[in-house]
Amino acid sequence: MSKSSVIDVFLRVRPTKNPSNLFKLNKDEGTAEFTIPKNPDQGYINNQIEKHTFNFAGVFPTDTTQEEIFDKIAKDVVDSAIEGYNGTIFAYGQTGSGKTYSMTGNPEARSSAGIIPRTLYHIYDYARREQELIIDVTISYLEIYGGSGYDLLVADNRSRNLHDLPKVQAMATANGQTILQGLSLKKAQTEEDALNLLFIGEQNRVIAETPKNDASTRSHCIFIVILECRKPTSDVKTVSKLCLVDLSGSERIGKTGVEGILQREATGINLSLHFLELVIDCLNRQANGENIHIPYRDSLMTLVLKDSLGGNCKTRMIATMSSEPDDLPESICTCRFAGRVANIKNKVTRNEAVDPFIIIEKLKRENQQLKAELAMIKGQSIKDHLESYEIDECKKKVDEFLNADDPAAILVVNDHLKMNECFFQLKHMLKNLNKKVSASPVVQQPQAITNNNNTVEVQQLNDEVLRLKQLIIQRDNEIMILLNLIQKGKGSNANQSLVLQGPISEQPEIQQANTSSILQPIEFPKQAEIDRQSQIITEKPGVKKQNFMQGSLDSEPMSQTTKTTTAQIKELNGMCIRTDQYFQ
Ligand SMILES: Nc1ncnc2c1ncn2[C@@H]1O[C@H](COP(=O)(O)OP(=O)(O)OP(=O)(O)O)[C@@H](O)[C@H]1O
Repeated sequence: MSKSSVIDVFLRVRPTKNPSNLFKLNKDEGTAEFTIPKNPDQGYINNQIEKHTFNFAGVFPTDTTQEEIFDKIAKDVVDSAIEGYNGTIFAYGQTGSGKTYSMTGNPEARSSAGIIPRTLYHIYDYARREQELIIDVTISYLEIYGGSGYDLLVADNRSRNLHDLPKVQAMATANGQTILQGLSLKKAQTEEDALNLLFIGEQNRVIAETPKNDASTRSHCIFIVILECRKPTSDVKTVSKLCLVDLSGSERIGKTGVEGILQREATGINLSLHFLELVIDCLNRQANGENIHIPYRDSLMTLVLKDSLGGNCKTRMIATMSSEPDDLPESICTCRFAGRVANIKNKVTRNEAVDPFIIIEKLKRENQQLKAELAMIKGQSIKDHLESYEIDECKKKVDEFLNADDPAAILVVNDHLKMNECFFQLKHMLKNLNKKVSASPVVQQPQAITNNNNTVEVQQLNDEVLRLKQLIIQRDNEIMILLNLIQKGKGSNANQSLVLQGPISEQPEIQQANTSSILQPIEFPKQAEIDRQSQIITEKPGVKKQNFMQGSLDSEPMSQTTKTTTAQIKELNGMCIRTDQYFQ
């Protein structure tokens, strides 16, 4: 059964040297307040708003520890993932506001480790405590840069820049699933394995230096943890997907001061963010009763986050901000975006499935037992030879039988190979005693062994043999059906891929990607138009200046349309080159 869940949004303020006194946090009420003085240049009667208050599920001041952030924001999402619910935590905010610090931090020093390493500690800690639960962990790490996907889990230190990394392509299968072809899925048996994968991914993250920040400011990174959990005795497993997302900086190009190719790339990145905002905008309108198409397929990032936004997922957002006076305009934008995200409703369902592999194993074991049982009844052996210790056992039994004082003593063995061996031993002994052997050591039929001429019992025995034979055929058929079903979900010869959606989307399975004749690449509306627009931006830096504070803060300058990409790009253009005049 699915239940409705809103996206909880939290605000974290990073420490700064010179915090503005125009900004205030109220931890008890979960609010952030910006006080904005009127601009006397625009006259005393104007429509500027002086106080802007934003509500959050929780606000975290500058002295908040990484542990508190994990405990309050992430822990229960991770616990839910162990129970089978998808989860997403994403960080959004201006460059340098603390997104990477919150999501990754420093995994080598426990106290400053962020949400991703703490999630891994928590999962393995849970597995150590709950011996009654088998947890299989699979990890992927995807980087989205300029609208394209890259696999961060290649342990090849020859990768010198982003384009050395394997590309990840979104593909549509014939039955409507979307898969990420080329994205590694790595099993992590231990906490150390998982942290190593994180380490490899971190090393591979793009280091494209910008004047504003020398880290991977301009890419989006999604750390994906797939959890498969089951009790040792159960056929049923839960499968959930945890997406831990570090978005690129949300600020405008004018402020980052990048030029040329970096500016072109930054446009592409903001385009991804723009599509994310569009999706959020549309989801808001849907929540208000509008029947509207949600443009998830317009970018790789929104496609990957489809479940997280409006889908089957428990989602949390951390809005990060700085209270430096210069950063307040961006911080207000961040809070406003957070407000829109908080309106989105997801439907959360437990992803429970019967594991065909476990059932096949169980059926095979059961068949082995049935075959052994049948062989016993028919006086057959499921083996074709005896081990040397079994021959020794037979010799011992024959000795004990011959030397027994009790005249009623019998020779008891439970399969025909052993029976043959005993006869062979007896014959050997008789020969040694130079006595004539009159009877040949033939295989005894059950009736002979049991020495039972009772026809009713023979009939019962035959019925039992028939029943066991039928059971074995039935189990074999079941195994074949399951194997066929599994086979249908597989292609013949391709890489592993992550299934994102489609009929079994909510249970992310590790699948073999299919051949190109069945898979169709998903094209996003982008590159040519990004190029054209970035050209406009580069050539005419002042083409569409806009003071983002004009009009009411509460009136959204966001796009209200999803009709054409060109229209979206025009809006993006406006978004990228807004001026930063407010607090001057
Ligand atoms: N809450 C915090 N406490 C201590 N240091 C912080 C905090 N938040 C951020 N920092 C520091 O500020 C710097 C910038 O932070 P970070 O790299 O996390 O920003 P970002 O938002 O991820 O930027 P980008 O968009 O470039 O990825 C880092 O040196 C980080 O250690």
